[in-house]
Amino acid sequence: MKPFLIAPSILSADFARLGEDVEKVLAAGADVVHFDVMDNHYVPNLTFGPMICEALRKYGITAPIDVHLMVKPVDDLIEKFADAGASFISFHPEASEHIDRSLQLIIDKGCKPGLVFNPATPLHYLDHVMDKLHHILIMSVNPGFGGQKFIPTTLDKVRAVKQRVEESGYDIRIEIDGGVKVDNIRAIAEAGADMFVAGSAIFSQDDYSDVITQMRNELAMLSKA
Ligand SMILES: O=C(CO)[C@H](O)[C@H](O)COP(=O)(O)O
Repeated sequence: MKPFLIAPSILSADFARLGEDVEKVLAAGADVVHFDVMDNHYVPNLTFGPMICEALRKYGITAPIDVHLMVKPVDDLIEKFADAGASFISFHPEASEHIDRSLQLIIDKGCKPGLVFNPATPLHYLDHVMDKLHHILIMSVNPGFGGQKFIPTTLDKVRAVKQRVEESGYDIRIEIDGGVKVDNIRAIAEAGADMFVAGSAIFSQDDYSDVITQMRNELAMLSKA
């Protein structure tokens, strides 16, 4: 089993004090900083671009930055986020004209590539690209907004992805995003996820370390089972 990674989504952070807030959540035990990039075209919301990623790197954030592109098209922003200091970059297959080329672009730019699946996006997009993937991100809400409810049928999708990954023999992380909380993280891990994006569950609390510790305790129970 891979080490579990907790990736707070800065969508729910304090934008007026972003550097400090990211520092605080990392000091509280987070592993990865998750960036929800929305273009008001592929999804009905608008967030932030590569300048914010670059600003966080200049501020001194050294943790992996996990960029989730909810944009269409994807290639231009892949290049810009890679240049801005991204570590992992994922995109939605239906938003790319040439999926293999976009994945290769991420690799060529020195980042780790992932594909993202909305709740109703079929998994067949994985068929011919498993050899290129570092992670597969399963959306457990429809993309666009934080604070939504976890869609329970997503657990079956995570199980199906886990099976595909095992059958492929490749070392690919399974990431989950949307409605992840202390009370469902263990079930999500049981289904096969090993990287957990959580926005509102963490940033809505005064004590980030308390929530992250509770999440880790839930995950530790799974490792012992
Ligand atoms: O990417 C998203 C929406 O597009 C996610 O839902 C968001 O990153 C996580 O938010 P929350 O933990 O509050 O559900």
